Amino acid sequence: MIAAGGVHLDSARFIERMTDMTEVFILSGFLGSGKTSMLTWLIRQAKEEGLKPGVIMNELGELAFDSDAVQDGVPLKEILNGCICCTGSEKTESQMQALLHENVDIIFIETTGAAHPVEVLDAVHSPLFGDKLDVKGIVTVADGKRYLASDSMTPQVRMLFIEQIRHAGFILLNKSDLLTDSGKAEAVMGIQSLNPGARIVETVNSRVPLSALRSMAQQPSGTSVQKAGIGSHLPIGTRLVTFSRPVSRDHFEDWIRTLPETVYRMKGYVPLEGKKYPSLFQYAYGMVQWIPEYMNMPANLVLIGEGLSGIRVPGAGDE
Ligand SMILES: Nc1nc2c(ncn2[C@@H]2O[C@H](COP(=O)(O)OP(=O)(O)OP(=O)(O)O)[C@@H](O)[C@H]2O)c(=O)[nH]1
Repeated sequence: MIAAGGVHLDSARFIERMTDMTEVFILSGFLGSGKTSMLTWLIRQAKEEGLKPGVIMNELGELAFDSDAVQDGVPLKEILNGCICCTGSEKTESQMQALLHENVDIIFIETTGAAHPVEVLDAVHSPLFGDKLDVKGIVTVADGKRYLASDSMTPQVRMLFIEQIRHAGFILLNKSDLLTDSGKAEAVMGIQSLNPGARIVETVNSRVPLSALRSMAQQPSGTSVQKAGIGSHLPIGTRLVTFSRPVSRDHFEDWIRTLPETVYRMKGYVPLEGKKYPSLFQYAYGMVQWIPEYMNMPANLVLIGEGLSGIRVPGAGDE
């Protein structure tokens, strides 16, 4: 059996590992669409189910205005003064690590309405503790009325709005109380055509059952729609790979040149032949960066893109 990390595991160890992992949901959506309402509602449900939730909240300003939405006793980390995707993944990594130390069972990340979902996925996937996180994917809240009026948006804003829908694994058509029946039907059809793989639910005040988000992600392999839950419904997926042996840098770079354009991003620590410790490796849009490490970091690589399951990574034991 091949686990999410690309490692061969027998089924008992696989199940044990999955239950050890902390689930992560990225809450996306436009400004004012209902993300905070969803967060409040999801936290409440998580607590009722006996789960310990943790929250990372990202605000563009100096203060997290929405942090009042998070009840007492819920660990909250804030990334202020910038978008989660621009402030650098180090900050996100340290906040995630702090939450893991607090033994949370489920993490909700509320992104700013201005965040691009791929960049957020990138920031969240850390080669340092990727094996502890079960990143389910992006849940996007779309304001139905706004969707129907999206033709009047500026091209840039409209593009971001569409990207947030396109990359989601689960979509809430929110504020459905403000839509007529024909408006709802038009919005559902339009959203479905932008993202045929995602599940769409109509909501008022973003009241989506947490179980719907979680069970989608736990559906067994079967049809292509079910394959790996939310994550695999995404046009974009992620994969964590662990190296089992050092690789030659030339061989690794040759392999990169063979990759399809649908591999957008890779980052991690690659054990190179002749180097004492795995080197920090970054790849984005065809550009490669290597930085020597002077500490022994975990030899893991995170891939972000489409159709990743068929990709064989040199040195990772899956060639
Ligand atoms: N009529 C109606 N109003 C809603 C619904 N969901 C949320 N709202 C209202 O819309 C406003 C924005 O909701 P929030 O949950 O704060 O949205 P947000 O996406 O977190 O907003 P930002 O933090 O500004 O990005 C609030 O006044 C909500 O009460 C809904 O389903 N119907």
